[in-house]
Amino acid sequence: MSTDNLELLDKIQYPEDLRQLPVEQLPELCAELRQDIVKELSVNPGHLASSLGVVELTVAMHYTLNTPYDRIVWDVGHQAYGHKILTGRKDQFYTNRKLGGIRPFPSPKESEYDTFTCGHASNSISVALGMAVAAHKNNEPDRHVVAVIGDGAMSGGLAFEGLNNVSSSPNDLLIILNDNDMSIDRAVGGMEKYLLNLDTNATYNRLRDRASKWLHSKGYLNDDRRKGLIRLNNAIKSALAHQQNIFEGMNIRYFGPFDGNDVVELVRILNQLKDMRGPKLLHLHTVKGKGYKPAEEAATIWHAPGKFDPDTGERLTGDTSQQPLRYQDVFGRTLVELAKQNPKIVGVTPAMPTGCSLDIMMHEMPDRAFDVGIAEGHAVTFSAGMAKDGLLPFCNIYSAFAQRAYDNIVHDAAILNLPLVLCFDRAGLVGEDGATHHGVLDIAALRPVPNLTLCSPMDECELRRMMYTAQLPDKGTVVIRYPRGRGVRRDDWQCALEEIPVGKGRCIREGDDVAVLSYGPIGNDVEKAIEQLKAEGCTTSVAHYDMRFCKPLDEELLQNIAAKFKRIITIEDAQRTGGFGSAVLEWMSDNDKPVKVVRMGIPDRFIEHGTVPELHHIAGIDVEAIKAEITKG
Ligand SMILES: Cc1ncc(C[n+]2csc(CCOP(=O)(O)OP(=O)(O)O)c2C)c(N)n1
Ligand SMILES: CC(=O)[C@@H](O)[C@H](O)COP(=O)(O)O
Ligand SMILES: [Mg+2]
Repeated sequence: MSTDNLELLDKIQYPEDLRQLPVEQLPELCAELRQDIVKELSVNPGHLASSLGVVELTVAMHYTLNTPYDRIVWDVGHQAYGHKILTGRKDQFYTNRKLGGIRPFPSPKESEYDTFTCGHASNSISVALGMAVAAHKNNEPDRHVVAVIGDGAMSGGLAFEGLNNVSSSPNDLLIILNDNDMSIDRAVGGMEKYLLNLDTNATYNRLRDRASKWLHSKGYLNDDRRKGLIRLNNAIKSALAHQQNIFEGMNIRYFGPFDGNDVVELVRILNQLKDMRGPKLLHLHTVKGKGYKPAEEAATIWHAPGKFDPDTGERLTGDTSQQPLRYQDVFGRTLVELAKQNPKIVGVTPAMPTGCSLDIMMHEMPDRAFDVGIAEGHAVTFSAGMAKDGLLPFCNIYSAFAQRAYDNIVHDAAILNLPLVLCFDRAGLVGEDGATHHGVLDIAALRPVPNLTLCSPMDECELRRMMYTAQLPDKGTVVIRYPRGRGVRRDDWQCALEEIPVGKGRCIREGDDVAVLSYGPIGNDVEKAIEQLKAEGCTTSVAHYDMRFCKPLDEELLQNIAAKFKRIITIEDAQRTGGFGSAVLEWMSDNDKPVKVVRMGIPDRFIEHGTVPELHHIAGIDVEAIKAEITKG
């Protein structure tokens, strides 16, 4: 891939510059923009394939709309790199996702062109509807509001709630459905099949397109066109009585599907649609990874491929064969092992089979593993239903996305204490995906919920033991949290599957002066800190306990610790407020223990993006911070 000649892109800093170009030059600009994204991401990794797929749409929207006065609301925002480059951030794009650099997803904190918080899927229709209604109420009929939502994000319940509400208040919202048949993995579900069917109904599409062209030629699309539209809609509907369009059925006018990778055609369509009054949906068909062959051919891998050689398409992952497994793979492999022994076990993921490694089970036991789409709440309640009727679901959700499923956990799982295992992957600070993706609220959110058992493994073996324990009889609803990335063991991760007594911690090392109580893999950093202090000649005698369970706490162990130490330090990779340390502090206070508890955890603010070590440092939970805290006493 040639990466030099970006003549048109070089002239553009903001959409005003883009709007100076004649429409015939837009295909060339798209080619340059695509080239720039590929070149930048090859050395500074991020979300590649989705951004490549919407290059034409991005250019066409900024060309036809008056951004930033007009509102573009991106869904997830992982596809918005072209948008960033065209809206004043071209020169900073090399800092994308880096500490102090531009944010991983659009954010109004960063640019006036970024209209809302992005990161979690399926909110765009609700947000944009709110803005469209506000424009109406604020008497700003000229403000165009556009939601851009992918077919994957359209599978989320929030998107359906938004659609359901669209026609309830007067508004001129335009929803652009970017349909590429892909989520991160293949898009799934009834809506996906429905969209595919819409794609293939040629007669209907031809008529819709002709109708819109005819209306435009008559000037109906601009002013008083409602009557004409209704008459024409009805004529089309009766001609195609068998064809019911779900969007039209909800009073959202439907247009498409059109080729979303044809920029000239997109400009024509958007110019026609943008001034049309009332809510409408434009269905575009795009190719995920468009224009970069390796990404077109393997969109899941190229969703976020890491570093790569832009010319050959070789991914530069390095040799990982000597490294410990990722926690997600320990989960995926152990689940299959357990499922072979226990026929009741099933696996559930809301749209992250590759991300959480449930794909291992999907390949080996396809009828026992379910990808339910981007639907975290449903994933939990669906699992609860299966648990109620005799199955034993392992439902794996990224901790940050599980925030979407809070009431489902409380109402549908915990109240009946159903036998269900919630595995929270990506728990803790996740790194470059930043504030929206850090899985740091789960402990504080779930600790007050009765019946739940909350635990976190210090290493891969412990994860296996916790998974084994959770599927034994009468364990109720168990939540196991573990982080993004690799474990700490090499060849010995596959320890025997043994029960851990629920609510029992363990002593990692004895000591006399101060006790550190850790929860989860951060206990390995505690060990490093203690070893380093010893090597540096520190004489403080430090005990270390891996508490394993945040709920129930190991009260016997806490009694012993309180009897021996005047000062203890707790540490967790999660929000400090209300977390594991708070649980220990409450216990000490409730039991009148005269012990000073120092809680190490993430302070009460949102942590942005950077590498995990950088963020642990900023949050004050890295090895250096642990050493400093130990030696303070
Ligand atoms: C609530 C939530 N769940 C899961 C994710 C992870 N996720 C990010 S992008 C994505 C796929 C989105 O598919 P689609 O909307 O079709 O966009 P595409 O990548 O195909 O352009 C998923 C599952 C998320 N960001 N938010
Ligand atoms: C945009 C999004 O939400 C996902 O693509 C997320 O970035 C995946 O994170 P992992 O890389 O940790 O699977
Ligand atoms: Mg998609």
